[in-house]
Amino acid sequence: MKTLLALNWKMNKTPSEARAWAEDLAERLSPGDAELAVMAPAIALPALAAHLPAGVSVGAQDLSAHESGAYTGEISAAMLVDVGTRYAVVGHSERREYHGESDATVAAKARQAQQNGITPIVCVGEGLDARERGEQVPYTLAQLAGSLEGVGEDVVVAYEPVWAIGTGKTATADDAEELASAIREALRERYGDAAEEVRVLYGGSVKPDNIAAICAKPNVNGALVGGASLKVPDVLGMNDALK
Ligand SMILES: O=C(CO)COP(=O)(O)O
Repeated sequence: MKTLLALNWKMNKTPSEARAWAEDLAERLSPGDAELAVMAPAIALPALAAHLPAGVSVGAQDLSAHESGAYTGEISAAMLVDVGTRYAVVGHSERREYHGESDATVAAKARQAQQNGITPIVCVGEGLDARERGEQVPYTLAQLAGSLEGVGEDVVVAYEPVWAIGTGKTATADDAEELASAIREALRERYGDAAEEVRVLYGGSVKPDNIAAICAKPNVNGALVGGASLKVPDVLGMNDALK
């Protein structure tokens, strides 16, 4: 199974900036062992699909839970597929917190993605409260169970402890593995042997200098990266660190 380096730009870069970034990456990337995917604002996806180097996937940061119709402002899975989208992040902690997304909504979005041939990257992870109480495993597994309701095995799970996102506080590689192995066990109960093929990512302050140690853990199959995804040199550094 190929390590996945998923780059979550969040609400950054205009379509023109996305195009320039993709062209810069195309000039400088020497393919490594990891699969790269860029999760960009939806409006930048056509520019990325046209200008990213071959083999780098295009991903969305969200999608509608609905198929089509009277849902003003929403973007459907079919629209994303039409512009070449391969992955979609669902249930990022920022959407759960600022847009009130429940586990049920996240699961509905993941099902919608799968029905249209997009692989959902389902995000889970505890906040500081649960971590300080030592309840990170049960908290995260409960969130995972709700977020995978009716979701098939063509899925990626991203463990992103909220306290490590954008804070510079990275979970240790052992913290990441603790949750990744608990998630793997839950996936085995849900999908049987197919769980071994589901990629489990870690996210939260991942950078060129810590990615290799985290991704070397047996149940960690890649990273979901925010801040360090915005600059091409950092992405090249992470790609090289995974060779
Ligand atoms: O939320 C994240 C990726 O989805 C992590 O963000 P940072 O890498 O900026 O901590």
